[in-house]
Amino acid sequence: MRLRDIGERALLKGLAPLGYPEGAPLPPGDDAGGVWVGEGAWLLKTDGFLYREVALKGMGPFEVGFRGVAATASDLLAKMARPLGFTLGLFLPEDLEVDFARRLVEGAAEAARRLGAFLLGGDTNRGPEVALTVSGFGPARAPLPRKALPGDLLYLAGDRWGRVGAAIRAHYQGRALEAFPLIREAAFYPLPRLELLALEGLLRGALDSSDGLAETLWQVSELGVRVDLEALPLHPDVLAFAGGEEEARALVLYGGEEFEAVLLVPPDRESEVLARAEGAGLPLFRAGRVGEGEGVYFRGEPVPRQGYTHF
Ligand SMILES: Nc1ncnc2c1ncn2[C@@H]1O[C@H](COP(=O)(O)OP(=O)(O)O)[C@@H](O)[C@H]1O
Ligand SMILES: Cc1ncc(C[n+]2csc(CCOP(=O)(O)OP(=O)(O)O)c2C)c(N)n1
Ligand SMILES: [Mg+2]
Repeated sequence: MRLRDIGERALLKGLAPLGYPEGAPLPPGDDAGGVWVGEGAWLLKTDGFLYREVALKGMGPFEVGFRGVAATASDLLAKMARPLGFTLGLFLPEDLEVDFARRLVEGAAEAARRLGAFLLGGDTNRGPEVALTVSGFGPARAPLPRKALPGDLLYLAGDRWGRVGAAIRAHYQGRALEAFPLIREAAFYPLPRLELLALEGLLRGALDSSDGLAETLWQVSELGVRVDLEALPLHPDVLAFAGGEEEARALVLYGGEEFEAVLLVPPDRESEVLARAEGAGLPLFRAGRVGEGEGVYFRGEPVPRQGYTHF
């Protein structure tokens, strides 16, 4: 049996519980792992990738380093942990320009700085191509699991929905992004949102979205609910890029790398969540609700499960 025969999700289901502590702040398979220390938890997350598989046209080592810290920080923030420090594992071929390696780390340092955090060293190895692994840690007073109960409202945090999907599409179609600065910014500098921490204690659950919204919503459904999407955020620039509502919706559902959070809000907490988000400057979009059953639907139509997968 090969990895491609079982696929990434089945593989991780088997791997994640190995060695994982019982009674941990979050279950194995959640966006970050952790241990209880004193009154709260310390959460830790690691995320690795090949340069060539994430560098969109126009991105350089600075942007890819930035993206590495962003991807890791996004998982921590979705769990209500404040990222404090990151380490950087690098694989570099020996003929690489020194300046390229330096720009990778400068980009990572800039993302950490913008999160109020630091780079705390790392590790460098020779490798056949450029690859990065970014680890990050931070404290969480109330670690937020992946959880949903029938009746909960579904909210999307942030404003990168559809924009990163558009940038990925532009990359593969050879389209320039000069006319779409917000799309370029969302894909090149996807800074996760410290403002999520303003919602501490109010949410039922949350998930980081990195493999596409549809895939993330299917993972919500696997928590034991049916997901009913009533609306999707269609930014004017994404609509203009896509050329129509249906195409724009596909970019929102099947983009990936948003590094934004999907939130489950108990209905009796909705007004407080909205007030706190507004106070913090966190964009929130009400996308629908969850109910009894299973599956993911947009206005009654099933949403196919397709997203980014490694195997
Ligand atoms: N090699 C591994 N060993 C144990 N757990 C893993 C491994 N790879 C991934 N996981 C776990 O599987 C889950 C999904 O992983 P992944 O898709 O990389 O997460 P994310 O999309 O948040 O980066 C996470 O809980 C992660 O910690
Ligand atoms: C050249 C290129 N092709 C495709 C993509 C899209 N893409 C690359 S990785 C990825 C998903 C997230 O990957 P990873 O960081 O491995 O996330 P994980 O699933 O571990 O969160 C997506 C949508 C891209 N950014 N650049
Ligand atoms: Mg995640």
